[in-house]
Amino acid sequence: MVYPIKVNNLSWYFGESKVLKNISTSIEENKFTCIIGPNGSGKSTFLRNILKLLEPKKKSIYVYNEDIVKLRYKDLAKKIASVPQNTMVDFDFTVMDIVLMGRSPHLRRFEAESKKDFEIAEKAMKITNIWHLKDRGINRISGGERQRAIIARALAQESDILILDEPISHLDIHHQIDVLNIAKELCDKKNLTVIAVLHDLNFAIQYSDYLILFHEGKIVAEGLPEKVITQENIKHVYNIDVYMMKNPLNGKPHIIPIVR
Ligand SMILES: Nc1ncnc2c1ncn2[C@@H]1O[C@H](COP(=O)(O)OP(=O)(O)OP(=O)(O)O)[C@@H](O)[C@H]1O
Repeated sequence: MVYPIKVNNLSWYFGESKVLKNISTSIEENKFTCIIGPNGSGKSTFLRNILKLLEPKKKSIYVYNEDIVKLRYKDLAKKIASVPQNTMVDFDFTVMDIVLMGRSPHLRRFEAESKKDFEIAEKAMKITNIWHLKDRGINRISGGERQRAIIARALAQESDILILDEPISHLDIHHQIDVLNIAKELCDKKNLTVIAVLHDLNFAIQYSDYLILFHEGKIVAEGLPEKVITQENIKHVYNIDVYMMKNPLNGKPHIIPIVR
């Protein structure tokens, strides 16, 4: 079976410290996979390996069966688009400029964007509801709007896999749901494979088809949310007690932290 991403015994060291410890997992096509786990458990390091921002060893990560080590950055960018944790941009490009940057893996060096590239950028901005902001400076819009602009840039890349690293951490509840709904819709209707790091466990349960739970550089549980989100796993990984109930709206697990 060809997986969008297959990880095989991946380890990563920062100096002497082993931050990822022999990770193996497969990401399924057209599924919404959430990665959860406490601060410092290795989630971003895992994603940065998949995005080749760090240099994984040979035969440890395969993207559609190709060893990532052999993939050129430009070819990887045609397969995987990412929305990083920090979406601040140093220079005040317009929203349109930013979204068009998503087309760069498809252009030759110094080649200008064509009418088709502008059309793809327009479509991406309409999906993410930011078309009306196209001429505004990227740093002169709200955090939620900027997040949607960066997602539009990722969509303009026309890749099959979308990686979102804590996409909702700075957003209010309305915009959190907005961004997650966009990602879910891309997964369900545009056949994208979505991988998102989320800290909100109830959102992770609600939106994901598959959950991966990290703890101290290892995957300690993965599978359907019902399997991963258990009182024992939460206690083991986050060291908190939770009350578990069934979400009355969808029957999925819902957790309430017990605070004393
Ligand atoms: N550039 C770096 N140099 C040295 N150590 C690093 C570096 N980046 C991360 N680490 C360490 O690696 C470990 C894993 O960090 P990572 O950012 O992958 O965790 P995370 O699960 O994404 O955390 P968070 O939820 O806080 O974003 C942490 O102990 C962190 O301090």
